[in-house]
Amino acid sequence: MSPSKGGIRYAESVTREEVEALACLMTLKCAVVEVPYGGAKGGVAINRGDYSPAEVERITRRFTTELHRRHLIGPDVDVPAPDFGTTAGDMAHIKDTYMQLEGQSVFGAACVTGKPVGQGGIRGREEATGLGVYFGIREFLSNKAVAAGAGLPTPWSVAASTFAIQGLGNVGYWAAHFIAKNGGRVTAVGERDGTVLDAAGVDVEALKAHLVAHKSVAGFTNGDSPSLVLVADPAAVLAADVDVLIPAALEGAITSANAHVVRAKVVAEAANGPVTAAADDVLTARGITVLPDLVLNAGGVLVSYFEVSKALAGLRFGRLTQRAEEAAMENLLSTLQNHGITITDRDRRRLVIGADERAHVYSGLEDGMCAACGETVKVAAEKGISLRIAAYYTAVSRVANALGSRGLWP
Ligand SMILES: NC(=O)C1=CN([C@@H]2O[C@H](COP(=O)(O)OP(=O)(O)OC[C@H]3O[C@@H](n4cnc5c(N)ncnc54)[C@H](O)[C@@H]3O)[C@@H](O)[C@H]2O)C=CC1
Ligand SMILES: O=C(O)CCC(=O)C(=O)O
Repeated sequence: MSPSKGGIRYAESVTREEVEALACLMTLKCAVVEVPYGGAKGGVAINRGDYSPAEVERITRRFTTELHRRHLIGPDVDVPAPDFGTTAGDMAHIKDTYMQLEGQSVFGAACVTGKPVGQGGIRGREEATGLGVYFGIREFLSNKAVAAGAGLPTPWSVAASTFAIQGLGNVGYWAAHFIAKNGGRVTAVGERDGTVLDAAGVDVEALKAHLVAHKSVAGFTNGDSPSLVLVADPAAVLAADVDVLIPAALEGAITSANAHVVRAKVVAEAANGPVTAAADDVLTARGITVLPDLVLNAGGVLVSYFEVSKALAGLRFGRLTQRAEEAAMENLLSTLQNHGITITDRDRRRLVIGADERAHVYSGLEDGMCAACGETVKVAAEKGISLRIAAYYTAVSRVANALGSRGLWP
């Protein structure tokens, strides 16, 4: 199925088999959130920390050139995006290289997503996967049967729950940011060189700033919190005593060898494939609910799809409608006022807001995540299967329907 979609990762451990498996997962992920793309993935086996920014740029541009020579990149072929170890800046270099090679095609910006906004990116893509993880956890656990099945209180609420996060990169940071913004307490964060534990709550913004500045959790004080504990073992986060554990680094974090240490009631797969099949069996046998990656981290590709649509239309979402929506609301409020209803300046400021690009993206993201979670829960209940199998069932059915109804010619 083409065009295809998926991220490019820079990780020393990346292998061809891993990329092939992740590409397959992307096909199904696109189907789950109704993104009309096939699946793809790319990888370069480097640890970017070993190279200067100029060297990483050269690697990125050479990699893009090789993709181009093999006809493996382009708006109607394959559209890469960021993944583990890659950034918006790398996507800008991919776009620029592609545009140089293609002779500045007007649709060139649609050759890659996750670009900086100034390079034709879309507002909201940077945080999309993490925000989608937040929406997904909220939607799954707001379902009474799912929450009760995990041994959580019903009704469940983010604000009354505790969270542990493995990996405070793009996905992990934004998931933590929106969880904290909505009142949830993040009490454990695991990074490359250690785990930060604080029952009173980890200040996610301060920890992120510390990691950016020092590339290490060492020396983090959490505002001199007396309950802070720093542990040198990055895997200690997996044993945190929380309601929801969010692995958001690499695949294979939870295996049959360590699944027994998990104390969370729910494992929310923000990363791709963080729970091995054998570990899934152990967690399920222990009554721990797994929210599957296929649905939970699909917000990234969904908003990437919005970014491609923006590039192909050559127009920012909301540009034609924002002011018109505000004028319509102004008219409505004035009419109400003429009929004797008092509208305060505060009401007016709150109500007269047309949807800008970010508002459009958040709306589409929330809608897509709610629909995918709802369908997954419905299929799981109807067929008496796990959420993961239900997500696969929906995705495989959609792909089969698309291929079957297309037929075969010549
Ligand atoms: N970026 C995206 O839009 C999407 C990413 N994903 C998946 O989410 C996962 C994370 O991706 P990103 O956040 O983009 O990568 P990233 O490179 O921005 O962040 C990864 C983070 O994990 C940390 N990390 C590495 N090894 C660790 C360990 N052993 N313990 C704890 N932390 C460790 C890194 O230091 C880094 O902060 C990957 O599995 C990726 O495939 C899935 C959907 C979309
Ligand atoms: O945004 C995209 O196109 C791809 C995101 C991705 O790599 C993933 O969902 O694993």
